[in-house]
Amino acid sequence: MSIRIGLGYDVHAFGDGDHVMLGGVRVAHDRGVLAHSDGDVVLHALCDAMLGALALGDIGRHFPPSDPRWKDADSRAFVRHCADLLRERGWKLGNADVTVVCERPKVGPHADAMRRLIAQDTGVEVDAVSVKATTSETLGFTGRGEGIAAQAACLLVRDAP
Ligand SMILES: Nc1ccn([C@@H]2O[C@H](COP(=O)(O)O)[C@@H](O)[C@H]2O)c(=O)n1
Ligand SMILES: C[C@@]1(CO)OP(=O)(O)OP(=O)(O)OC[C@H]1O
Repeated sequence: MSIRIGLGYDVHAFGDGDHVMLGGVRVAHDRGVLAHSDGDVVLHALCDAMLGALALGDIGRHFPPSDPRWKDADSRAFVRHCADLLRERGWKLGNADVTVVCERPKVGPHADAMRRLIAQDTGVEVDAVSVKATTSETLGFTGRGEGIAAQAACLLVRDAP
């Protein structure tokens, strides 16, 4: 059996709006995010973790921000594409763990809904997907409420070498 690990990180600045997309879930908020796509930091970090584990570059290489096809795109499509890439190579997502960093909105009440969507889009059981959150105790850009960040780690497993 072979294993691979991958790490991902994403940030989006807050802008005008009334919601943020997080893990595919529309979370009501008094700000939106500035982004080319729907700006879902959870799913972008997860994509980068999966692509990193495969050594296939990053999300911007697969979905260039200069490409109008990805304007306002649903980031769940990016996750499904990355999941296809790993399956094509014989890998399966073993587990994924995501941390969202922001003072607000509160992520906890939405975490299980995010886990369910990610599990659905990557073809794994819900208990293989973790979504959690922390504030940065008012420090830094997240602490000042200027933006939102997410980190992701994933493990890939494959029977073959
Ligand atoms: N945006 C957030 C931030 C935090 N949480 C939850 O609150 C707990 C305490 O956060 P600290 O930064 O003070 O450690 C954290 O463990 C999360 O459960 C949240 O839901 N959404
Ligand atoms: C997702 C893409 C899609 O064009 O654009 P953004 O929504 O701006 O998000 P980012 O995290 O900067 O990743 C780059 C792009 O791949």
